Amino acid sequence: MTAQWERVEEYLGNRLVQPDDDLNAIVAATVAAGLPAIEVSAAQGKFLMLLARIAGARRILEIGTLGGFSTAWLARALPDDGELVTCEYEPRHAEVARANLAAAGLLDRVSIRVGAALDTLPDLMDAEPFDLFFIDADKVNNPAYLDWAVKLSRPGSVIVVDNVVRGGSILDPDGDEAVQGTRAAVDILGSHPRLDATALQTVGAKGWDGFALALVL
Ligand SMILES: C[S@@+](CC[C@H](N)C(=O)[O-])C[C@H]1O[C@@H](n2cnc3c(N)ncnc32)[C@H](O)[C@@H]1O
Ligand SMILES: [Mg+2]
Repeated sequence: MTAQWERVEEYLGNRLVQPDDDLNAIVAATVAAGLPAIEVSAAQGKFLMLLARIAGARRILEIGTLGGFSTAWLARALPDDGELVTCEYEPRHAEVARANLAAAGLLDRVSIRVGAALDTLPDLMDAEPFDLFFIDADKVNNPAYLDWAVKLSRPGSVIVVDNVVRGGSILDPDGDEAVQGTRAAVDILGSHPRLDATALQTVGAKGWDGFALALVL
């Protein structure tokens, strides 16, 4: 039987997340291309889009593109002259994302940096600061991605780190490298002098997980 939280997500989604052919097509094309179904849910994507709008974000940096689903939600929050940079390690994922974003009419405001994010992020040092960050790649590097986000931010920037609960495995000090990276990131979020942060657990179509949210001081 479907877990009740999945039915609740469907109920809320049906009422709050308008059907959208372009976004549905991104999920379908990502699955069809054989990429893993590890994108945010539609309700979470809309949450990110609203957060970016609330923050008045004009420049967004995403780490972890996959097929471009969260990218598309975030790009839709941008004004016409806004820009989203997204970092993706796998050339094949980047290629699928590029096609998906082009089909959704969003490639004019999105650029995809292909390669390990820790190699491509330094190129952004000379760019204008980013207003919002979405960190959703290899969790082992979450501490380093947080460091980069702070470097590439301004006071008032918003940082979102995805998947910080991991079905509760975040409690395990001997957990796998993704757990270790996420636990270290939570410690940084709680102690960094330039960050004020919290985290929320989520349940739904993607199981039990959570977002961390930080404001750069
Ligand atoms: C969870 S998926 C991203 C999902 C996407 N943000 C969404 O919700 O639609 C994580 C992505 O990070 C990419 N990735 C893994 N290691 C990376 C690295 N070192 N640098 C950049 N991207 C990486 C993976 O190839 C994968 O496409
Ligand atoms: Mg995620």
